[in-house]
Amino acid sequence: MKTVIIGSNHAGIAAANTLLDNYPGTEVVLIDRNTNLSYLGCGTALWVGRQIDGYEDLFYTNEEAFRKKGAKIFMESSVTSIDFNNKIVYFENKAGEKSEESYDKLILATGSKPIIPNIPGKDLEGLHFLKLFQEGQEVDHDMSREDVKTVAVIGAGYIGVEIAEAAKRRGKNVLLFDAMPTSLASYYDPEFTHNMDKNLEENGIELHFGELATEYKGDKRVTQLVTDKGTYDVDMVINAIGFTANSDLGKDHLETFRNGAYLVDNHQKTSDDSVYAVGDCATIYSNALEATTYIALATNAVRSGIVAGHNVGGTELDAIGVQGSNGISIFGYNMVSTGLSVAAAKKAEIDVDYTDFEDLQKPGFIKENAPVKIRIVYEKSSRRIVGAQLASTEDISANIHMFSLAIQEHVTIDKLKLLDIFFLPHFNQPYNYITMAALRAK
Ligand SMILES: Cc1cc2nc3c(=O)[nH]c(=O)nc-3n(C[C@H](O)[C@H](O)[C@H](O)COP(=O)(O)OP(=O)(O)OC[C@H]3O[C@@H](n4cnc5c(N)ncnc54)[C@H](O)[C@@H]3O)c2cc1C
Ligand SMILES: NC(=O)c1ccc[n+]([C@@H]2O[C@H](COP(=O)([O-])OP(=O)(O)OC[C@H]3O[C@@H](n4cnc5c(N)ncnc54)[C@H](O)[C@@H]3O)[C@@H](O)[C@H]2O)c1
Repeated sequence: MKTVIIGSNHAGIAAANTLLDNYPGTEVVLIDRNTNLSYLGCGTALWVGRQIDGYEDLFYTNEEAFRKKGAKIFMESSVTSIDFNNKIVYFENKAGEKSEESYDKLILATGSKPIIPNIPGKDLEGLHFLKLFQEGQEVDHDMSREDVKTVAVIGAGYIGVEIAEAAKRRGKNVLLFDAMPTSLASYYDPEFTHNMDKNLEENGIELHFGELATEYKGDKRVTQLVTDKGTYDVDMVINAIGFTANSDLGKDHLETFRNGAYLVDNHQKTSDDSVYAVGDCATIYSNALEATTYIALATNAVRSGIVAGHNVGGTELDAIGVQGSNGISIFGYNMVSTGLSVAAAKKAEIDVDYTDFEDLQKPGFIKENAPVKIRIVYEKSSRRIVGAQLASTEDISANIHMFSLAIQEHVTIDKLKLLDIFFLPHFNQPYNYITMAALRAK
């Protein structure tokens, strides 16, 4: 049995390793157009902001590791088309040499691409995206220029907020723009994003929310950003307004979701029995929404790769759905969320209630201590938990895993009220904020 995998980043790597590690004798071919594989994009802001020494450790595997396991791997090779009827993949290397590989099973792991704002001036120099390692290098290089003093970041989602912090750490004037009235609006409710916005402002980032970029101006290189509310002198712009699925190769043959992602079942199989899709190019099932959706995260990419690997290898394995759990840490302020915010539930027409609580992480007699804010969101009719958000300068991140499991397992808010939560002053309070929030639920 021969499996061809197109795309050898997180999702493709997970699928390939699952096949190679568990199904001896299976033939695996990986094809990727990039020069590198396994780059952890989450580290870009850390090295650009000089919070870590460099980018070298942001790769967790390489071509050689796959060759050693017996796979064939073609890097810097772009798949140009697929003959789905005769099961042949056509590709071309950087020298323009054309090749082909037949397959029994095909795994599409072609990921996502940044959404490009379609406004005048988009071909000027000094405009950046932040998806690939190489784009991180370009941003880093541009920020090293003496004449780059002011950086505009468009999109205050995860990439935008993280790179805004990095630019500030590099001593730049930073202007952060978003169409929405707050940062991180797709992940948290305003009661949480306001704290992050305050944190950004206190650390010297100039916020321009509810403002839409309409034009980049400049002669060769960008010098001004025009929005619907003003014109700003800038030396560099980083665009981060979200990702869309990269489904160019199969969109005319396979069924797709509203954003173009390949529609997959719980085995990661597409509408073609021989073709699977994983990671950012595919849909995912949300247990909070109880529906198929699109969530571009490395964590989902890895899990979906494992599921596809086993099903292709011959072991039936059902994906269990996800909650879209995520986290961010900016100038020491930490936020984590899972499932749906109240705003996201409203958008999905799910009738929810929520319960909030705020307290110190540890008892008052502990000096190293800080407030924690929690919101638990639950469906009114069934009382099942559909989301949770936490924020603090303390490390509260591990709490979110429990809420992720609660959503997955349809746990009601009432089940949390008397949940056995340990107490030790070094870590938490006897009246834990999770318990207190649950007890306050209507
Ligand atoms: C700056 C940044 C920070 C991030 N931080 C986090 C984080 O903290 N946590 C988190 O969970 N997620 C994070 N993400 C998101 C995460 O990186 C993506 O969800 C993840 O990369 C998806 O993996 P993938 O393998 O599905 O797709 P991709 O990483 O997009 O990889 C797709 C691969 O397919 C190849 N390819 C595409 N088309 C072709 C073709 N025609 N021929 C050959 N090869 C092709 C590409 O070269 C690429 O290597 C971040 C992303 C960025 C950009
Ligand atoms: N810490 C993490 O887990 C992490 C870090 C980075 C990226 N990621 C993932 O990578 C993907 C891409 O990240 P991203 O930050 O590009 O997307 P995102 O969806 O997090 O944020 C995009 C932001 O751009 C704004 N926006 C959209 N159109 C706009 C416009 N025309 N003008 C101004 N603002 C506009 C949106 O309101 C949103 O706040 C996401 O799925 C994200 O979750 C995750």
